[in-house]
Amino acid sequence: MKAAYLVLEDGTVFKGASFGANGEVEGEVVFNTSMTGYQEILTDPSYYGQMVCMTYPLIGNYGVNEEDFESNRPYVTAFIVKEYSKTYSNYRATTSLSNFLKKYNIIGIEGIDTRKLVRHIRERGSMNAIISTETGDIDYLKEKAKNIPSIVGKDLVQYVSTKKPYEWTQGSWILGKGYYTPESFDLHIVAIDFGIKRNILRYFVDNGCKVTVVPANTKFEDIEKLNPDGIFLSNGPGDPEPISYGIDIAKKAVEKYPVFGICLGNQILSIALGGKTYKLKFGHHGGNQPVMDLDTKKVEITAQNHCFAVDIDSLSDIVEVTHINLNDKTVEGVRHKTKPVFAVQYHPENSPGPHDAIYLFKRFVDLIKSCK
Ligand SMILES: NC(=O)CC[C@H](N)C(=O)O
Repeated sequence: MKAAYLVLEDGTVFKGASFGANGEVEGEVVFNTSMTGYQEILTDPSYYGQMVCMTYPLIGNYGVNEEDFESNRPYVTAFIVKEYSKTYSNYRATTSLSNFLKKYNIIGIEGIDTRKLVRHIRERGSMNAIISTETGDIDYLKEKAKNIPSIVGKDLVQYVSTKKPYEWTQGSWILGKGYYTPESFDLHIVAIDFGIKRNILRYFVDNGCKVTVVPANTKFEDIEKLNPDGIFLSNGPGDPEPISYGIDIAKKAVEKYPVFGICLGNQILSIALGGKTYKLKFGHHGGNQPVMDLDTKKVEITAQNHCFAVDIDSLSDIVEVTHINLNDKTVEGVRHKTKPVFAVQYHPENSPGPHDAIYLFKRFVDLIKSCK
């Protein structure tokens, strides 16, 4: 295996070995605390432009299968682990993680002291880094790492959103049966694709909705022509504030349709309703984030993946906070006080993570039906 170097923008150096593609890449390092679900994490388009470090120490032991894709390919810039499992075993696995990363030209490095890396980021905040399997010239890598531009203010949605509209009718995968497909659909959702995860689409289908997924820069008139019963604002990568075309859709959508948003969709909706967002120190990425529903005071353990958050003080009188993160008191959900419009910062579709919050898909369906 080839030697690989990870150099942070502050000059910290980690040495490991390559187990994926070789090359040199730049990106922001974030860490994910999920113990399983690396395939879903790798293929989540919200990670576009980021290098993901897994805190769980052994990765790759169940290989990669054909069913757990959250999109058509991996989107992370690079994958960082403590130990890569050279053998894999699972009845669904069709290939190894190493071959999967090589196929899509994604750099994977192992042998990194991930505890040290994660503590460093927790203390100093997420930072940019360079990974190279091509050179051991540390001074050159340090110089390059210092000059990587920040993701703040960049439109990353344009690189992951679908180019053409498409229909989605596949429900959840069920052991022994495969994917569920209902015989008919009650409702039609138009999903604005900022980088949508497939499990969101599957849960809409499970709840009787046919989904039309449209590019993030679709004109609102063209969305109306599709005659939706409700509009969904998806998750996606990067900073929400530069996504002016998405914010514009959200502003118009709330005037006319029931609206539901997840993660970047929550941020875009909050901005459309007059709020602001900011970048968190190191974000929330994992499957164990405690969130309180402020109506019921019930706590959900949630899957999360975000670096930005809605500024609670920026929210106008027409919006109320519905959910709060119990670790750091950040906004986890909002709703419009008078319209059928709500969103959450966390991922009720899990994938990977706990299923505590899947009821939100039914809540949206019930809300649409109650408006008819
Ligand atoms: N999963 C997401 O939708 C991420 C939202 C946004 N890109 C953030 O980092 O906060």
